[in-house]
Amino acid sequence: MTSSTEPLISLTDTHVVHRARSGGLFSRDRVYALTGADLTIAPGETVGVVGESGCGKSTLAKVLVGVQRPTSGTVAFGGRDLWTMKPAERRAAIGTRTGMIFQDPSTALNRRLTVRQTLRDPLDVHRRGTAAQREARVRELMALVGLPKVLAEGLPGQLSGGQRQRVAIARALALEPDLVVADEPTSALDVSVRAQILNLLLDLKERLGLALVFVSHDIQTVRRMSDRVITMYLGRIVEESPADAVLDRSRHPYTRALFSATPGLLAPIDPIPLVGPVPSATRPPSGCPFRTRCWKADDVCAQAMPEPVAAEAHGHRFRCHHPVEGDRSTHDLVLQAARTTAAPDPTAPGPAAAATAVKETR
Ligand SMILES: Nc1ncnc2c1ncn2[C@@H]1O[C@H](COP(=O)(O)OP(=O)(O)OP(=O)(O)O)[C@@H](O)[C@H]1O
Repeated sequence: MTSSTEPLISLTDTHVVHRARSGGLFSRDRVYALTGADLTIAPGETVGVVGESGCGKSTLAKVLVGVQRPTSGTVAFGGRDLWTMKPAERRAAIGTRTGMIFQDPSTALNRRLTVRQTLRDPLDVHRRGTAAQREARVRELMALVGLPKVLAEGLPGQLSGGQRQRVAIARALALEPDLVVADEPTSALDVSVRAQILNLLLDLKERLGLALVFVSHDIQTVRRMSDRVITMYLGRIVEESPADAVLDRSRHPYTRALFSATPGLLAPIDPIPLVGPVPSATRPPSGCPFRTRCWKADDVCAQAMPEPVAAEAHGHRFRCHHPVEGDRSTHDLVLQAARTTAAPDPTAPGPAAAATAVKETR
């Protein structure tokens, strides 16, 4: 799936396959963490990534910043494949063009380094300017993320969670990257500081013209923060939607179900329950990976992964043999309940649960 704007970064048929952790040293089991990802990100764009736990969001994030080498496929920066570059060139490209913000700043920061040392480190490694210029850049970075100067000699343990995440953000920005990937950047923080950190990220993105990839379980926040939303399921990108279309014009049943369950919507839509757990990434279903939980699935879905289809809105693409038509969540809900009653999924809680879900939405 691609966007028409000149891309900053593009993935082409990118796969990440791990040896399964559970199978022991000699296990042949493989985990399909990312499968056939085609994605482009334009300069300055904010892309949100949603999906249930284990669907490959962090793997995609790590591939984008060069932390995870793909098993196959390409990761191109400005048209050049990162993984065919010479190692020194690749390290320079990764170090200077991308930045990553992790979920928990307590573990992401070295607890023995002061704020000043943490921010100087990437400048020293990539030999940016003179010593005086590096010190000036440290002060500039602290101001940029709203950290008072007096904290320069503070250690991570002496800072609040919000301050630690500001340090992590400043470090990610130290070398003026084009792309910042934030993987659940607020989920380890107190609720009271989450909005501040999100607003800071949005403000920095605007001021610095960054492209931002934002991974979160909080799909309402993803929708509000992003220009485009990517839905992942079992290692696959199953839909890319403009953020303003994702709530009521998404076409993939999985996206529709995920967003229909969002609390706090101004105009609530009927929730479509996701029945049963996500299947194992070691043995993904044949064809469309969502078919074992999808109320629309038939034999065709078991045979082949759907090719990407472009929807009406620019940049809206999905992979589904039987996409949701228009705003028909109630209709889909009833269909799902009927289907679950007719042929219970062995992994599902059973027809009673689906019937209850129908009742609750009335
Ligand atoms: N190093 C690894 N070795 C083996 N399996 C892995 C490894 N890293 C990730 N996986 C598996 O790959 C799949 C995708 O993991 P990933 O962390 O990308 O999912 P996620 O959507 O980010 O999940 P969460 O929301 O829980 O962070 C999961 O099944 C996970 O267990």
